[in-house]
Amino acid sequence: MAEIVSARVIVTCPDRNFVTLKIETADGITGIGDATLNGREMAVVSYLQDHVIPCLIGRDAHRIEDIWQYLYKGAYWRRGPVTMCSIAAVDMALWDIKAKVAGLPLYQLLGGASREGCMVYGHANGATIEETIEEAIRHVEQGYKAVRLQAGVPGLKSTYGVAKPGQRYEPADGALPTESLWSTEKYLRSVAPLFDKAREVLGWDVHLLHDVHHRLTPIEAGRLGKELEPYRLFWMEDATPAENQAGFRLIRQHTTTPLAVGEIFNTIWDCKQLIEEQLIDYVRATMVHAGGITHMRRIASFADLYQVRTGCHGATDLSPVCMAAALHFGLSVPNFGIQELMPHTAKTDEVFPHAYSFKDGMMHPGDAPGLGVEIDEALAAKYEYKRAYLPVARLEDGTLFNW
Ligand SMILES: O=C(O)[C@@H](O)[C@@H](O)[C@H](O)[C@H](O)CO
Ligand SMILES: [Mg+2]
Repeated sequence: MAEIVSARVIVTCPDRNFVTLKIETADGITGIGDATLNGREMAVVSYLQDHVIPCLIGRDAHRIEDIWQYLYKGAYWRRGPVTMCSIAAVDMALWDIKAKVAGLPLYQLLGGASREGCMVYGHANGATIEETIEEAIRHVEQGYKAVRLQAGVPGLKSTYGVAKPGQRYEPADGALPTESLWSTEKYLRSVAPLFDKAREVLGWDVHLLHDVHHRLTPIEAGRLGKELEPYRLFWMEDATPAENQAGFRLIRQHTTTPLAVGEIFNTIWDCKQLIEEQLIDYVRATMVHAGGITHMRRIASFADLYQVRTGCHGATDLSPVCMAAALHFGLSVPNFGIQELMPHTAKTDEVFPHAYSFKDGMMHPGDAPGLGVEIDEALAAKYEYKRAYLPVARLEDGTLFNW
């Protein structure tokens, strides 16, 4: 028995907000879990502090599955991003504790390494095609084997995935949501030229990816997928909002460009039909938003039956704790596809010292016991929470649209 004697939520904002749950056992072993829900952080803080933590005290930290079921079924109101983020944070922290008690890096408890490292993809973005490709060249020079390309759209002031001039890309900004204008027609005219130029300059030995970010209808996505087929993308992501999983049948009928979806999924139910009908090739759900390691193993095992691979979300709004958990998971699952890597800032890495590392386009979680990541609470306390929202998009006629 490893009795849970305390559980605390730590909110910090080194360049951006992160929410971390820290659980401690009677033997003084601590485990941490990421609980960051970009733009709705304080909802998860309250869910954990006011509803979950009172139920954890006195429980056996080793009973990970039982606690998962207790928090999932016991809530009555199942699923949803706030609930599943909270369960995820508890789950990651308990796996961290279990592996520390065993004196092993977590991946050894998940079946051991199935590969030498996790291939990652980086983000190359720019206001123009030329800038984007220059950024992609820099990534290839750093050893990346896979790069996501996102360029500005001629005629639009701003667009998803493209940083403001001279700034790092961080979508959550402002004390109220930034509003941006969107034009599908202008966007659709800009994508194929980007990848045509990219293949001409970068060649074929680098995987190229693109994130549509939920902004097309299924038939528009089918059209874009077909236009991009000559450029052999590794994947086209979030082609259309995925609440209607059957909508992907229409995309599949028109294109062989591989499809990835799922960074906003929070349980297997969000992707069960997509997987069993093989409507997608990669599932993007990840530890912090989809119930933690316990639930992600279920999703990966189910996906493996249908030759669907993992492609975990890894943006900077997922903390180094989530990245560490994703790498232990990615190193061990048989159907690993690729891991997204948006490097955190130096300030963030100082708050979350970690064992994971990047080399030759791959990442490894390291062999420190547990997740191999900690939170420097004294440093974290220096960075006060700062409310920030993800942007909102409107069509040029003012219609509220998908960002
Ligand atoms: O694929 C991605 O990384 C994006 O979709 C994310 O940057 C997403 O926009 C953010 O995580 C939202 O918080
Ligand atoms: Mg995405």
